[in-house]
Amino acid sequence: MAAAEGFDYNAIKDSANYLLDRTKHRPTIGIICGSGLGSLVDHLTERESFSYEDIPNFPVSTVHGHDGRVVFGLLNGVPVMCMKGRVHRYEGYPMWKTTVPIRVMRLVGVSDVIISTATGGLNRGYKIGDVMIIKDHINMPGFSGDSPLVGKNDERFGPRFPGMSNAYDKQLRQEAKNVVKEMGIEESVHEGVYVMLGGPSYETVAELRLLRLLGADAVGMSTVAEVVVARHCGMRVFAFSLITNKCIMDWDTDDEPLHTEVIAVAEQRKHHLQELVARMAARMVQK
Ligand SMILES: O=P(O)(O)O[C@@H]1C[C@H](O)[C@@H](CO)O1
Ligand code: HPA
Repeated sequence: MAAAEGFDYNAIKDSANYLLDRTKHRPTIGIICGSGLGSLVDHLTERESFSYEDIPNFPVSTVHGHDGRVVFGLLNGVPVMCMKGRVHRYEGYPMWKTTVPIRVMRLVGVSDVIISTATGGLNRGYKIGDVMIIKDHINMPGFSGDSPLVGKNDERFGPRFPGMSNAYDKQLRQEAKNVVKEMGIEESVHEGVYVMLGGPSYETVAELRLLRLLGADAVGMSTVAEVVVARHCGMRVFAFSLITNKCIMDWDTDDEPLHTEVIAVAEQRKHHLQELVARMAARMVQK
């Protein structure tokens, strides 16, 4: 599967078959664990785990906080397929390749995805440790043609020109707000717009000011391409981001965001996030 050719249906099918031949689970819910959020899989029962390196045609994660394992199991009794770690554009993968796991999920039988990610908070009302339910995105790499859907389209996955105006399922966002209320954490949960940049450098002050003017509430380096591909192949999407650091909006500071801080905040908030995911999975499986 050479990068220049983009994805190939049969190669994705081979990856899916490798997993289907080795797991007894048949999940309809897929979960992508963002930076530092992979410990969710420790809560799965009847766990079956596969290294990305062993799965044919699968991209391998190289970032700290992204282990690189597909883990099947039961989350409070609900069958799920988890990506413990994702791959990013900045690791050197073409955009289509960063989304191979979503297409593999589709051919495994997943119809709904839960996507989590770590982000910097642009919205002045957000605090470190808050959660943002993603209601929309700005696909900054897409503006310059760097979309995971560039290249030949395969109708077996979806149409040439998929709509994105309802990318983040309204009903699931409402369910998430109900769940957050039940959990008693409304004060630290918001709904907002995620903007994707390519990274891996964090943003300059001028860039962050621009992003805020554009209407973004949180900034990250992933998620959007996964959502585009998930919607292209007809999956329902629920996505949220953890605000792991504040964006630095003035020039008179020596502060810098740090990936170690991103991981540390994710670690502190993991129990709430895991509970949010488990409760959402239980509701999603009922349709
Ligand atoms: O994979 P996610 O989006 O959760 O990780 C974010 C973006 C970069 O990979 C990293 C920067 O600290 O965190
Ligand atoms: N910028 C971009 N990506 C990020 C950030 C950030 O501040 N924090 C976590 N991922």
